[in-house]
Amino acid sequence: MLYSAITPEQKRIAFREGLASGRIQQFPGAFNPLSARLIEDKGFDGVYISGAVLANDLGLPDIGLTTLTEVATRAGQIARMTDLPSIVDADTGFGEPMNVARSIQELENAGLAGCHIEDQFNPKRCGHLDGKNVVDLDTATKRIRAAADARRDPNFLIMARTDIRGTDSLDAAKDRAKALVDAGADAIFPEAMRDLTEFQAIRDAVDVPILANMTEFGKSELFTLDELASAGVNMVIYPVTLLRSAMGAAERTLEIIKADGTQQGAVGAMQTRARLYELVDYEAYNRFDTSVFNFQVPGSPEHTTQQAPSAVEQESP
Ligand SMILES: C[C@](O)(C(=O)O)[C@H](CC(=O)O)C(=O)O
Ligand SMILES: [Mg+2]
Repeated sequence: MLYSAITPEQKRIAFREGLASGRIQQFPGAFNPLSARLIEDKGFDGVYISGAVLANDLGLPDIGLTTLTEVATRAGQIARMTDLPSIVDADTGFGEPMNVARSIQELENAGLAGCHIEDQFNPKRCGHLDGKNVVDLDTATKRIRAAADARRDPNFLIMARTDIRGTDSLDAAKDRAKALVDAGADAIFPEAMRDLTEFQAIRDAVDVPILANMTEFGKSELFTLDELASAGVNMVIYPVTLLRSAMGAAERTLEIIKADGTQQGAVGAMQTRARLYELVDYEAYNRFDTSVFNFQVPGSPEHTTQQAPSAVEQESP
């Protein structure tokens, strides 16, 4: 009820343990706090909070327009609704190395288990689009050093993302990954790998966990969990998948209403009221209310007991 019963510190430990477990970790992207509950309910290992989803949800393109405050606030709202560890896309860290340091502390305060910081120039691009540019090695490593030095919880995971494969060779990506680890990165996110052998090459180049980004309509094929695990990948994100699914469903429903003059034809595909209430733990709030209403102050004769209405009674529109 209300929020997660697990502290951010515990979630960070759980995340570290998951990565060390030898079992590939699956982190679907939540597009809001409620969908984080769904991800937990379906048995995933953690929640990814995508910069693209955050921006697109505000109607903005994913080109570095969102601010640290917006990202930390939304990520915190999502992270606190789940017992799972949540990691957030911190883009280029929201500025110079000093700003990156502040970003890390804000994301720690917001209850995240970790974040990734990329080596793109500002304004950044989606990692799977052309026209990206990366900063030089010195700038990239300074961002990561600043991030690693700034955290107060040593278990807050700093992941370095490199977009260099979009502009340079696989060897360049391996060299950069190694340098980012030397600068303090706890994990590597090699963006826009072309195939499984490229993931394997990064795996062999570094001795920290690596992440695979299975975003649709991008440069990487949509590999299965087993394929990624066999290439040595430790964690996989499906960053925009739920937003795309929800928006696809919303479009279809709108078309049905427009065509039929009623949403009746779409109801079968909808999440039911009962399932929605289950996800927001409606019954637990009811029980809580009932116990408050029934509380007796010893020796107060005028105290009356009252029952809170049950969720089921409130089912009818
Ligand atoms: C992972 C990513 O950084 C994101 O913001 O979710 C994006 C996803 C996307 O645009 O499909 C990315 O750059 O890959
Ligand atoms: Mg992003």
